Amino acid sequence: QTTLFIADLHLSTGRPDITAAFLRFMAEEAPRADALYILGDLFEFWIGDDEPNPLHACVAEACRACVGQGTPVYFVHGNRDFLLGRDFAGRAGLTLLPEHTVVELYGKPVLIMHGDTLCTDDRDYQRFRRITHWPWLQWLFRRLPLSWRIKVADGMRNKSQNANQAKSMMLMDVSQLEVERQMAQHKVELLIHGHTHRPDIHQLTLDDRAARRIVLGDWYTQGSVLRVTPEGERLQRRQLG
Ligand SMILES: O=C(CCCCNC(=O)Nc1ccc(S(=O)(=O)N2CCN(c3cc(Cl)cc(C(F)(F)F)c3)CC2)cc1)NO
Ligand SMILES: [Mn+2]
Repeated sequence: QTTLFIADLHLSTGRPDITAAFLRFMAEEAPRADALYILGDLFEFWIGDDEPNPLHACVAEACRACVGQGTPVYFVHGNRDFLLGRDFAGRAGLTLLPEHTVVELYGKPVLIMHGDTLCTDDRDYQRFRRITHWPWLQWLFRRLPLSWRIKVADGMRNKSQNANQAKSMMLMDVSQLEVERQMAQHKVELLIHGHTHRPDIHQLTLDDRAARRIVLGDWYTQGSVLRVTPEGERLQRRQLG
């Protein structure tokens, strides 16, 4: 009885080694679990379900095969792939979840999310997020010619790369206050998220009760998989290849 969590693979055609590790994980490990949760930034970028990228078809097929074997695959959007839509989810057999979701794991309520909404100190990013989450803007952007979307995306990816290099590591980590606020609001003692690329299991005290925040790692140099069982949680590494 195991539920698996991964996030921040940032799959792109430029990193076939990460894609290979993901496909191996989807073929060998995921089908044996009760469920797989992908907590965002599965892709390095996403400009619409209509982008003819062979990587998308390959990932969709791997997810659909896993679902076909009886292991549901849930997806929470990240700050990169927030435009991933119902068309792709349908092709991949993914169940899309809201940005903050409480799931019951072996009798215990757990709050899951990508983690970018915890970075409240990063004002610039929160403004970027608010604007790009306006439904009418998403409606409009999706209808732009693909060539325009690619140009905008290249521009924004360069900008966010430069911006992030400038930002302090503190600014780009989660706000402890926001972590406690969201865990208290959802009445949970376990929070699982990604986004910061700082894998760890943090202990914290919430209303005099022991609570934990588990951060999934990115897959840039090695895979990161969280295994949740009725007995507990283990954050593990995986070789790429
Ligand atoms: O850790 C941190 C910081 C972490 C890094 C934050 N930065 C970050 O995520 N950047 C970023 C994310 C996605 C992409 S993209 O290429 O996939 N793509 C770009 C164009 N997108 C768009 C959508 C809409 Cl609706 C509307 C527009 C419009 F109108 F503005 F053009 C554009 C769709 C998505 C490019 C860059 N803080 O704590
Ligand atoms: Mn992220």
